Amino acid sequence: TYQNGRKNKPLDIVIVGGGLVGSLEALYLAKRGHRVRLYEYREDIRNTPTARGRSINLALSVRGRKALRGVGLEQEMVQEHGIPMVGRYIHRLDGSTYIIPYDSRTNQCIYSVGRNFLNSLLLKESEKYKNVEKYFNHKLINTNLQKGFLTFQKTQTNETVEVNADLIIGSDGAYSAVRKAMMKEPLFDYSQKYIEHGYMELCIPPGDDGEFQMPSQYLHIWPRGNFMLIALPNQDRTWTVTLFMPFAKFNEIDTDEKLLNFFGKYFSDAIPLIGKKKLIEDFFSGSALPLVSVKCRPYHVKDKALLIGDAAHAVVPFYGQGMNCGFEDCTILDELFKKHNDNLKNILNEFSATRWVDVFAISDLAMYNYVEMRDLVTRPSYLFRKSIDDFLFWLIPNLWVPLYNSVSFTNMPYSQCVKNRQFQDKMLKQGVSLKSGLTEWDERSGRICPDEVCSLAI
Ligand SMILES: Cc1cc2nc3c(=O)[nH]c(=O)nc-3n(C[C@H](O)[C@H](O)[C@H](O)COP(=O)(O)OP(=O)(O)OC[C@H]3O[C@@H](n4cnc5c(N)ncnc54)[C@H](O)[C@@H]3O)c2cc1C
Ligand SMILES: Cc1cnn(-c2ccc(OCc3ccccc3)c(C(=O)O)c2)c1-c1ccc(Cl)c(F)c1
Repeated sequence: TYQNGRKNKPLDIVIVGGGLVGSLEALYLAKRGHRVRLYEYREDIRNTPTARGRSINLALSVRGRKALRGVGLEQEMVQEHGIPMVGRYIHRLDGSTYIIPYDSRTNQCIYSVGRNFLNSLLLKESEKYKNVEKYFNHKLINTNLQKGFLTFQKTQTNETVEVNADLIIGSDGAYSAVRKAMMKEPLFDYSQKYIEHGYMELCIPPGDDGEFQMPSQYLHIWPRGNFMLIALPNQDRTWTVTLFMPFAKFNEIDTDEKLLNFFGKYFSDAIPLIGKKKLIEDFFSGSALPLVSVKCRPYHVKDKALLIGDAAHAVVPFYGQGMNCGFEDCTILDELFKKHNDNLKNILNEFSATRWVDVFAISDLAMYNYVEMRDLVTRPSYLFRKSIDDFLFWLIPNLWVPLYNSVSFTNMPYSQCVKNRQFQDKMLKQGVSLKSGLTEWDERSGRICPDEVCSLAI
């Protein structure tokens, strides 16, 4: 990194949290020549294959792909590992199904990727940089952000080690210890919301032929109002099935019979796919996990500390954007490092001043989806609106991009996606009034509104 022809001294940066976002950020900073020390509470997940306590697979969309492209990993992650999902495969209550493609014209898709595979790939890539050091089994237990001091406890020996750095990056997730320290700072705003739904992961094994038991190129959704089931495919021909349901309902289902009756009533076609025995085993072997939405700002303390990923903005998973949003943090941060030539004061100030509006937008969108989804898919007006969206997207693709497509298939700032949707809603409302006005005009004038005008007026 050069300024006025002089090479900047590399920065000494500590990243707390070697999950998806922290391990990606380590690559971005290493590429810029800085010294990176990555501290991770858990063991090196490359030695422990099972993903515990979080979704086993995730939907990777355009924002996340762009961030992986920035460190040369998109091709390997997407083409060699990701499973493309070209649309939604909706399972009705009666067991019938229908497909809503994301964009049949351009074959847009999101990718199902394994969480541990992706995390391991990012950690493996960091081995290429001699300026990256990784410390696993290190838990952050004390922080002095003003001075840039951190105390870690080695979980295997309980010894503590103190480190200091030019910059501390907190990518330690929704329950961030770095954020906890930041909350002591004046003018730090924070809010969190636990939703009444929890989630539990189940599994659909391969069929007797070793192949997928359902069409693998889709995100499978069983929308049942207050309960939702989704399934994303895995490379080993299994499906990770996630049940979203109020904790109260989870607690009600306390016997095998109640479980089978519940699935028989709401997800009957999923029972033979999962298998009764496996369903009972998996459902009662664990417990539903909570879902929390966290908003805070600013994301930094002077030129000493910065939050990214879920530590900065945990969102409910009803838009499949949490990781994509955290990865987008890394893309934006890298652009700011370039723009401000590693001047931390300017980088951190601009990141906090500009990023919040977009992460608040996707946080609200995901929460809106959570609330709306429960009856959205069963309400005719939702399906009607989706068909209008899809029709106008087909008719005027450069003018009318449905909200989900703009979020998942473009890098448009999330806040702009929301503005577009609000404009579309306004047009449709005016269109409807225009249409009803035209119909009224028809009736009064005894003439029929020309179809091509009326159809555009919807
Ligand atoms: C059910 C579910 C489904 C989801 N589906 C999707 C999806 O389809 N698409 C999508 O984009 N996102 C999805 N997400 C969101 C996604 O999982 C998160 O946004 C993403 O994992 C955030 O990454 P992160 O690195 O910021 O945090 P995390 O993945 O939580 O990583 C934080 C890391 O910090 C470590 N850590 C924590 N505390 C300390 C400490 N004190 N000291 C040291 N290390 C510490 C942890 O061990 C962990 O490794 C989903 C989430 C859930 C719960
Ligand atoms: C993991 C992941 C990745 N993307 N999505 C997602 C989100 C919203 C969507 O649209 C709004 C809508 C879809 C279904 C019903 C009503 C509205 C669509 C879509 O349209 O395909 C896809 C999810 C997801 C996550 C949780 C649940 Cl519960 C879920 F259903 C899907």
